[in-house]
Amino acid sequence: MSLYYEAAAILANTENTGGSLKSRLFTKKDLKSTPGQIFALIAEASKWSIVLKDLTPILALLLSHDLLIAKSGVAAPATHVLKLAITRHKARLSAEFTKARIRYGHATLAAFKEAVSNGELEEDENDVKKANRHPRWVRVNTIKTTLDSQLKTTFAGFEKADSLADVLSARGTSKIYFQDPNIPNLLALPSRINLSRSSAYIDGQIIFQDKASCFPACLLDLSSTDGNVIDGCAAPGNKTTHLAAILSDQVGEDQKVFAFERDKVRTVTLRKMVKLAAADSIVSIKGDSDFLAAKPYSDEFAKIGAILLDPSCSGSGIVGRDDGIRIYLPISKPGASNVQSSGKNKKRKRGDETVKAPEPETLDLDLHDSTPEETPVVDKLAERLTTLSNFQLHILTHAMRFPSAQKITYSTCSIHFEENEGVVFQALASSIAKQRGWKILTRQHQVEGMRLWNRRGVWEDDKISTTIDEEQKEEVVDACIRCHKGTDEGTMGFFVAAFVREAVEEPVKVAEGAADHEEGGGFGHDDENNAADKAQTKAAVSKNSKKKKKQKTVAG
Ligand SMILES: C[S@@+](CC[C@H](N)C(=O)[O-])C[C@H]1O[C@@H](n2cnc3c(N)ncnc32)[C@H](O)[C@@H]1O
Repeated sequence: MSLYYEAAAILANTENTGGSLKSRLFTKKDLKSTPGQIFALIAEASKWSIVLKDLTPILALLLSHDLLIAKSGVAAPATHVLKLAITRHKARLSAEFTKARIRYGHATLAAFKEAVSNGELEEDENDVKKANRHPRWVRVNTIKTTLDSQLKTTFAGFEKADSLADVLSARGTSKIYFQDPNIPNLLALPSRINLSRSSAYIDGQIIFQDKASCFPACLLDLSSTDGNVIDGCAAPGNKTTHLAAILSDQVGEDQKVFAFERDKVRTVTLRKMVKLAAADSIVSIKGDSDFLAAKPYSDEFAKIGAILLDPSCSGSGIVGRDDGIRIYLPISKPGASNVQSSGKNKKRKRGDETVKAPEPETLDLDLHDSTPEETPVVDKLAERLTTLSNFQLHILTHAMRFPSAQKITYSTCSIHFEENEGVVFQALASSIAKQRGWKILTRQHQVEGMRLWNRRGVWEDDKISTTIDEEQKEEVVDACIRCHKGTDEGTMGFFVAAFVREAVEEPVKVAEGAADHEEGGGFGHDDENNAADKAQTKAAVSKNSKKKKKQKTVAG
């Protein structure tokens, strides 16, 4: 019977434990019930909470769900105090439940159940518009399947829409899809389509990934001659598995992705995601490892031709998800007649105080740790942006030091210039960029899907101190790609830019101290790292010159 207490405690989360509902549940040590049982109860009861909140307080919400709706009733011995307490009210609760069903306009319990499972009770006209601003984006994982095969199986019975607008304006549960024109193997579906129980999702054949989040791997435009790839900030692994899928489609040399993740807990998620996507033969996980500590000249990275960097950011572009769990909380105002305020007639009538209808209070829980973004910044924004952009610039210039790298994408899910174009301009002005010949990948050279995307970068005066050539400014801003949230493009807020350079046969020695000091702001712990790397640069240069001398001797 601990089930209901434990579920209620997880929901209340009085210790304010961070992380998703699943991670809180599955990492909790002292549970008597299985995490699976608790999760099933919360997930199922949450669907009915919009109805049940009007009848009962929260613990009873869970109990009354099982009493009224679950096939096997309340999971407790007949004599248990909670079971007795709830069963005592069965007749009244059942009568109120029937009234609620009629008020919602459903003639039978079966129809009521179907409406709840389709999420129809939560949709008034405004909700439909709001929710559908952000479609459910589904990337077909081509390591395991093909788009054609998914259209014939998982999406059999779905109608092909002519435009994204059709998907955005459809009812949340309509069976339609739109095939994205910018990103291969990406589909947009109405926001409330529930695929989380589909075998394709459970088996990793389809992956939920926002369209914008697919831009970096796509912009990298990998070919079979690009060698190995680094994902410097990988967890939970959406972009890592996307890179792996792109490589798996290439014919030619075996190419690998090295996926760095410095956070231990997020590394666990990364491993799971890579395994589920069947990307483990392509991805080598550098878990619990700081990319900034990776040695550019180590033999392991000798064939790194491309680097994807999606570092921690302010997360200001994130949009609220529709796939979490939403619990409608019981209304606890003394004397409020909750039962009367439920249903579709939520509008308050002027002057009629008896029909008080406060907006439903809800508890929104993230279901997965697969959110690729950080916690949005709420206060001290300017300070936080300075710290973040220092870190972002540092990690980007570190990537520029890999001797055989010729492509880098840099992305954030931030809307702030400081973390986006600001970092790009400073990186281009850095000595490492100049010494290694890194340039922005101009729009005209971008892969078609990205070139055709019309939201480009922005410029904000007085935000960075680097002197910028006016002509270069325009070109760089146009090379930067942005996505805005809340538009009819259905994306979250996002930013990506790519850097390229011509092939270099021999690594060029980095001037002593130059790159390290100008980008380093506040990252003292990396001095050691930089010094070691400089030593490696020297060694590599001298090894190469010895090799050259030897070649000359042989030739001579
Ligand atoms: C924005 S998230 C990456 C999301 C991921 N690219 C995806 O699409 O699923 C940033 C991740 O980088 C990790 N990270 C930040 N700095 C890092 C570093 N120096 N080395 C390795 N990982 C880092 C963070 O722990 C976080 O998991």
